[in-house]
Amino acid sequence: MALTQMALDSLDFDATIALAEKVAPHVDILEIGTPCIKHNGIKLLETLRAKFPNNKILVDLKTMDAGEYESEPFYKAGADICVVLGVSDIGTIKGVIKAANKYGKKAQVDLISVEDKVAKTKEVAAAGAHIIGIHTGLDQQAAGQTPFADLAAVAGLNLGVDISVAGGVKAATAAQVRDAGATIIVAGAAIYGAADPAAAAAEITAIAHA
Ligand SMILES: O=C([C@H](O)CO)[C@H](O)[C@H](O)COP(=O)(O)O
Repeated sequence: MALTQMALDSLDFDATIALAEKVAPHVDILEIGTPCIKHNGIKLLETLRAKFPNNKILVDLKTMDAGEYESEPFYKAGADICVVLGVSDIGTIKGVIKAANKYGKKAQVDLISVEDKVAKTKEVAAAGAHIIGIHTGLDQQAAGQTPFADLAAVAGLNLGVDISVAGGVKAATAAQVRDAGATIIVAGAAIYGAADPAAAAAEITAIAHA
């Protein structure tokens, strides 16, 4: 059993809301992707929070510095999860964890471009990170990379933290990701690129929840 998260990666405010309206009933978590939050800002989070009270909302800030200062306004505005980069300073990561705990929310550490993912996972789990993000970014996917080997290595640690997996996951690979230990399955292009995004979201969620 895993939760599903849909990555909203459009830059367009209204198109993002329209897509969220289609998929929200079929996923557990709505993700405001990094390009989307940079382009649209906290107003988009406030709008989604008001419209979708039944979904968790993740804001993919990919914070690199000033962890507490940058993330706190987003938790205050209703984010359930904010993302900090694993390649950032441990003080930055601890700052996001501190802000999350202040609001009873969660901090996710994204391991994108982290060289030693096992060592980083142990370090940030000990610091109180709630979720480890195994993430093959869009540019890394374009170069042919996948998240599966990293997932196996991190899940094998059995640290008891949630593990989110993103990077080209689709219905055909969702069961593999779930069975390998992911507790959150992220899909972006597999949903927003489908002819029927609601149906694509429902298909992945049925696999994740099985
Ligand atoms: O996090 C993402 C990317 O870095 C841009 O913010 C994507 O939302 C994430 O990779 C999920 O999208 P897909 O890989 O298309 O499933």
